[in-house]
Amino acid sequence: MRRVEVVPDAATLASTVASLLSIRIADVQATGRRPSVVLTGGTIAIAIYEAFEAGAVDWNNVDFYWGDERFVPEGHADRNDQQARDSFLTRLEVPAEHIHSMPAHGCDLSMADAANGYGDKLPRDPFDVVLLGVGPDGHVASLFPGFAQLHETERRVVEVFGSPKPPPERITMTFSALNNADAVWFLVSGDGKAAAVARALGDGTIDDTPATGVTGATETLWLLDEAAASQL
Ligand SMILES: O=C1O[C@H](COP(=O)(O)O)[C@@H](O)[C@H](O)[C@H]1O
Repeated sequence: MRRVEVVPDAATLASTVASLLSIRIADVQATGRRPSVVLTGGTIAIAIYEAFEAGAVDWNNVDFYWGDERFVPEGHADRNDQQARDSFLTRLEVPAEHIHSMPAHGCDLSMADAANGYGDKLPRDPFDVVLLGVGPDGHVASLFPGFAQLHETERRVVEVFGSPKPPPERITMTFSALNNADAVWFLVSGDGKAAAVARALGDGTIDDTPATGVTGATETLWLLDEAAASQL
């Protein structure tokens, strides 16, 4: 089921998503299972991660994956995993064995092998929640408008060269991995994304607005601030 929730501004969006995700994680933990969450990069994601609170859930008992990664060296400030480490993983002492980072530049693998290796390690069970930012061009993860990766059907994780948004080299889950999810939450803030949001919720196609290609098995939730929702 697709739902759209609109809150007044980016700060409210960050606190709202942090609290919704904590509730979802706690609900899964209450069933005795360790939740799996796919993280995204980007500005609003960092604000959400900074709003996670220490006692809200058992942070020792969550598996974190990434939907995409910038293929730069480990520890580089551009890496999505480094942004998550800096904003919550270190602060909340998430165990290293539950942090499933994508490979980094310098890992001694070709990008294709690095991508395939990550794909092989992904769980077969659906992710509990996939978090996705959306670019002003409608990209999600590192699936960009018009790129061949949008039509990959065999591989779950692929390499990307020549990304229109720097850095140019990236690794990304494909639709087949991103769609293996119970819930997909799009997190979008700012009027620069309003046209992409309107296309994704309107007559956009996978080729012009890749965000249209991801849905959750039970829930597809668009969490927007008023600026991002301004063209709906
Ligand atoms: O490069 C990326 O950009 C998007 C969105 O980032 P934002 O700063 O415009 O919010 C993000 O979803 C993706 O994971 C990331 O690699």
